[in-house]
Amino acid sequence: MRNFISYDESINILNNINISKITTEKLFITNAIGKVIAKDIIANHNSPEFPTSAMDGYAIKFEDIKNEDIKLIAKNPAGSIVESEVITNTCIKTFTGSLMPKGSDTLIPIENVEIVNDKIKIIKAVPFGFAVRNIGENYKKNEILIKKGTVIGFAEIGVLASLNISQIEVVCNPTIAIASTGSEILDLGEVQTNDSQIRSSNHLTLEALFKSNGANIIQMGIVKDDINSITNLLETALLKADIIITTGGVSVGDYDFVQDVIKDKLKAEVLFHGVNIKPGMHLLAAIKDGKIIIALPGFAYSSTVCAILYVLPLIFKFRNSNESLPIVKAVINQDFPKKMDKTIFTACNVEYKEGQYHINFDGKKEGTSAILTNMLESPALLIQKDDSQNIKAGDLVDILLLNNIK
Ligand SMILES: Nc1nc2c(c(=O)[nH]1)N[C@H]1C(S)=C(S)[C@@H](COP(=O)(O)OP(=O)(O)OC[C@H]3O[C@@H](n4cnc5c(N)ncnc54)[C@H](O)[C@@H]3O)O[C@H]1N2
Ligand code: MOO
Repeated sequence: MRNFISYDESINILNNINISKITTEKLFITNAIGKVIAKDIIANHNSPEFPTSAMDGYAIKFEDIKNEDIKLIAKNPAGSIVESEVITNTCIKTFTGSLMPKGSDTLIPIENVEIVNDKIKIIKAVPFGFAVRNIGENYKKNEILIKKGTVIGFAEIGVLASLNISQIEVVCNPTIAIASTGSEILDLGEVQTNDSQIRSSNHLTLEALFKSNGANIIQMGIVKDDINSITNLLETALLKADIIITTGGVSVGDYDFVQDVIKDKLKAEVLFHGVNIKPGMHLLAAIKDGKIIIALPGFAYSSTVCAILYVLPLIFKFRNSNESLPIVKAVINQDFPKKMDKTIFTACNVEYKEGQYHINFDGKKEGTSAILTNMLESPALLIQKDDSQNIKAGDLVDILLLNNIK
């Protein structure tokens, strides 16, 4: 008899796996987009390093703000250093990005003055320090600007460029081998020869999911329900990948051989087989030669939900990143009774309005765990923990945002 453990227990077991092999590589910054930075980035200077003008205008001493005619003594274009100094009753024409001239503390925008001969008349006053970017306004020397574990995106690239950093050390992404098992499933383009055959979606759904969440993929395609073929496939995958994901063949049928191969042929250490969740109760996790094998159920919705719940956190772990599943609170629009003593993940629609997520089940189909179309459009998963109560319309519930996952 299979020992079904709780969802929390299963997640704890995976969280506690020790990943010894975290390797890094150096990449040019724009080649590092989507990768995880391996070391903190610390500012080696103040930005700006000197008080800098934030507008086009006239640098003055604030004490002159009420003076009727302030003499214009020089021009100060961006990219050059003006030698002259602002003294009482004088100003220097200064442009956006120019350093503030010596002696000045305030910038009067061009729009706020009238020019009479070589003098300016302030027609609209500004407060002290107006339009001056102070030293360190953007960042200060020794400030940690990008923490290790951050996924590199456009803002990080900009900050790295401003620090004159062209290469960074990033964590090497894990490699995942994917295979779908089943004698009834066909790959894309494969000719159907009898009515019981269906098209395999799992191997490609999972490739998309893992690839867009930062894994390298070895697509092993489809394998029939045959012990030798599954054994060969898993042995090959173990040589090449950090994580091996299969779908199908883990429940109680006569042809569910994946579990037998993992346990009896590979003699892998089984971490758990069977979790009190819906969908995905037959999920199997094992370790062999330091590689993690997760055997997911065959149903398309089950395998996709379980891949999100179990494999994405593993990818985050291998990437040593600060990523996590996007679980947020939402208001539910209907009563939702608890149907079983399991942790249940139900597809719903989510929208964000008036500062709050709201979920409903409009158009969602009820039936088996085969219904992947429930994950189209603006989907989320309602999470009902095994020890939770019946939900009432208007309650605040936990949901997992699927569109944030890519
Ligand atoms: N007597 C019992 N029968 C079943 C139980 C049970 O506890 N007792 N559990 C059910 C549950 S829950 C699930 S989930 C499935 C899991 O079974 P397997 O993991 O062994 O998966 P298969 O039997 O191979 O396939 C299930 C279903 O999914 C379709 N499938 C398979 N591969 C793909 C693919 N690559 N792409 C799309 N669809 C796929 C397959 O045709 C089957 O319809 O077992 C229940 N049965
Ligand atoms: O494991 Mo099944 O996915 O509960 O339908």
